[in-house]
Parts: sequence; structure tokens; C-alpha cells
Amino acid sequence: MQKEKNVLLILDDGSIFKGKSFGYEKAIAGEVVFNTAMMGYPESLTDPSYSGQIMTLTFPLVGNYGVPPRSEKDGLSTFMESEKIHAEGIIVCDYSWEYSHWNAVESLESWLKSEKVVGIYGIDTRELTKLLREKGSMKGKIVFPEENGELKPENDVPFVDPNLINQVARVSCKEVITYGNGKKKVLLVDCGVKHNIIRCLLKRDVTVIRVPWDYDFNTIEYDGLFISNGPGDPNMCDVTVQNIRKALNGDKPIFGICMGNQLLSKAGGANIYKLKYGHRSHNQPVRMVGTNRCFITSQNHGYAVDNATLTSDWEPFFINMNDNTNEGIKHKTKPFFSVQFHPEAASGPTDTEFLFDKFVEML
Ligand SMILES: NC(=O)CC[C@H](N)C(=O)O
Repeated sequence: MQKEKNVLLILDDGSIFKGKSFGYEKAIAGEVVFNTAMMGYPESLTDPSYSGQIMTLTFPLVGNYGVPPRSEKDGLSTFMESEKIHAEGIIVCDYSWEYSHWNAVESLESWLKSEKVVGIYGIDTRELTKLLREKGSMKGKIVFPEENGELKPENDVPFVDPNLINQVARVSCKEVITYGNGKKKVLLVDCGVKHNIIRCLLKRDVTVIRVPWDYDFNTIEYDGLFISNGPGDPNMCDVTVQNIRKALNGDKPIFGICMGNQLLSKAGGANIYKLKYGHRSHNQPVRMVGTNRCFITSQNHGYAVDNATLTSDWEPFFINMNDNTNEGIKHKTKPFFSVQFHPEAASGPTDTEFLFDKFVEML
């Protein structure tokens, strides 16, 4: 086996973890978060909502099923959530140097190297996760010391708080893109949309008009408005919130997912706050408010809507059964709703995919 470079994962609180590199070798910084899903690293790494973040996977063995082709069909990635890796880096406990899967065409190592993304292993991810749960998600960096332990300035970087940078502007499309040719038109505000959201809409035979996050979509004719997921702090998207607020005066159906839930809530007058360490997994239980129906959901978010600040026109739609945080809102009289989880989850539970049917039926 080749000799892998030593790396240090340094956290903002001074904690240092020693590991080895299996990806691209460059010093990086970002917000260190953890994801407890057992699988789905190709989808998670390409989810634009991870932009600016260094993703710790708690599942102990990663890489054993390789990476699917980076193919595209009709402008959408076939097996991934976007065209490229958005996470700054990935932290695992044990990297599997061998892989086997019917759909794999390369190893995680070769994919990371060709996309110039950092991957490290040999980290006690259980200890790291316990720390992040105790202290909250933290700024962190991965640096490359010499064999003798010396850290040269060119192999070091300063800490970065990605939530102070407009991540949505980094990942949103730059021009209007149209998909499908269904009769009903869905105007999709792209804050960093996962391709499976577009696939889920197209499966229901609509035309999707994808516009940049700051596009004044109120100038376009549409039958329904969709607000996508996206990275970073929702408070960076004031332009989007202003545009949504105008749409709230009308009565065309609105559906939002994740960042979309946060932006719709803000447009409706509610406040957002940062969770200590967020929800990133495939097994978050949510209850539909007013019922005893529980769904298992896939999630990836660090911010949440403050239920107590929902204005009188709105009510909570779903509640997280672990910590009682908001998992969605709905308007009391108009066809507007959004969820904090991912009904389009791939890989992940598909319990809530019916929400796409609900939206398309309203159009
Ligand atoms: N997946 C998302 O849309 C995440 C929304 C937001 N960036 C958060 O972390 O809460």
C-alpha cells in the first residue's frame, strides 16, 4: 500500500486529531459537521447544501461500495445530487481501499483526488462526534504537516466560518434553465437544488423552470413555486425572502424544502436560529402535527425555524420527535407549505415522497 500523508484535523476549540490522507492533498478549512447515515456518500458529497462544510461520517467503514458514474442525462446528474462535490472535505474512521458494487466505476479515493477534495481517515469519528454534540458544530481545518511534524505555512490555512459567506450565491445556477415539457409550470428557486428534487418534479410530468436564487421570479408566469434546499445561513438570502413575500400575496401553490422551509418561514415573518449540531442523517423521526402519523426522514440542516415566532396565518406542519424542533410549516388558508426534511431523499427513506404529489395536485 502506498504511503499516505499525515494530516491534522484542528478544531476551533484547540482539539487536534491525527489522521492520514486518502484524498486530495491541500490544507482546507470549514465548519465541521457530522452525518450519521450509514450510506449515501456520493449523494451527500454532491449535495450543494454541504458547501463550506467538512463532513464527518460516523459510519465506521466508508468507501467499500465505490462511486457511481459521473454521467448526466438531460442536464441532470444520473446518480448524484449535482455536477460536483460541494463539501470541503470528508472525515472517516476507516477507509476501505477495496470497493465492489454493480454501479461503481471508481474508488472514493480517485473521485476525491480528481475533484481536488480532501479526504482523511484514521480519525476517531466517535470521539469527534461526541465533541461536536457537546460543543456544537465548530470551525475546523485539515492541514498537512511534514514527516517530522513541522507545519509549513504553505500547508496551513486560517479558520473559516462558511456561514459568514453567501454560500447560496456560490452554488446557485447562473441562468434560467428549463427541464421537461409538462403542461403545468413549476418555477424553482435554486438556492443549491439537489438534482433528485428536479427528478421528483419531472416524474410528475411538469415543466421545471429553474432560476437563480436572486432572480425576480414574480415577472414570470407559473403554476406553482418551489423553493429549494441550499447551504449556509438563510439570513444571507434576503433578496429571495423579499421575492417570496411578494408571491405570498397571490395564491399560487408554494412548496419549500429545507432552506426552502426557512426562507418561506422568514417571508411569513418567523425567525430562524442555529441548532447546536444540526440534523444530518437518514433516520430523523417527524410527526405530522394534528395526527399521530410519524415518518422517518432524511435530513441535512444546521438552522431551524422558531415555532414560537410563526405568525397567525401559519402553523407547524411537522415536528421533530427527537427534539421537538420545527420540521415544516403550512399556511392556514392558502396552498403554501414547506418541510425541513428531504422528501426526495436518495439514498434514504422515501416515506414522505407523497408531498410532491400533494404539491403537483394543487397546481
Ligand atoms: N439542506 C438545506 O437546505 C440546509 C439549509 C441550511 N443551510 C441549514 O443548514 O439549515
